[in-house]
Amino acid sequence: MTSPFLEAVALACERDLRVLFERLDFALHPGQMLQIAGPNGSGKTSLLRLLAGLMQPTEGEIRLAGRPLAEQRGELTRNLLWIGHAAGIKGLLSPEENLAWLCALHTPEPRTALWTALEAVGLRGFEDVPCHTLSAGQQRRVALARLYLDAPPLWVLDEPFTALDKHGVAQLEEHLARHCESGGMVVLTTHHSLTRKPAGYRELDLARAGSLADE
Ligand SMILES: Nc1ncnc2c1ncn2[C@@H]1O[C@H](COP(=O)(O)OP(=O)(O)OP(=O)(O)O)[C@@H](O)[C@H]1O
Repeated sequence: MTSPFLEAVALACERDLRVLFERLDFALHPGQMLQIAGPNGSGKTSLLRLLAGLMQPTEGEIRLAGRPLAEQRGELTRNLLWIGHAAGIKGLLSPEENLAWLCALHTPEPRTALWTALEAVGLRGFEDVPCHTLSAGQQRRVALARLYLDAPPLWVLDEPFTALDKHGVAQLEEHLARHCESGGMVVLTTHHSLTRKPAGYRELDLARAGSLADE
């Protein structure tokens, strides 16, 4: 097997002097989806924040294409799309303005592409209203519209299904699976049980954390 795109080696995370997990190993290759499972407070969000370079591990290392993440901030920004559990939407801006702003961190997109992405998440007709007038599920959809643009290969998503209706959940599951099936990668947390899983799906339960490196 080729070297993993993303790799966690002997990872440990401590917060407020409490060890959330330790000696955690896993590897992620193109085409794979990794669902981080575990009870509330077990460290799922903390692990995603480590992978996104937003926190440093207490011990161990995260590697991107075989090199320490800490040495490759630029590569990380180019390759990773992070959507946190809060939708991260600015209420005074419209869906189009929010999306344009979020995309500017990676690749600025033309207006037509923004509108196509908003249509893909069911926001046709809402493109230019202030986001504070949208429902929680609609605001979540604004954030998720980034996944319908020219997105980087690795998606790190914290509770992406929050506030979505049944149809929204099914559509997002399909989109994530297809991203993996076309060579992308997804690491996500969700308390919901996925019904559409790509062939490269694996689960890492932090309540039973251990090794999920290449066997
Ligand atoms: N900013 C912070 N400062 C200190 N401790 C924190 C902070 N954020 C989270 N923690 C602690 O870290 C532990 C793990 O939190 P985390 O959010 O990673 O868990 P989680 O598994 O994602 O939980 P949930 O399923 O409830 O979303 C919790 O006990 C929490 O109190």
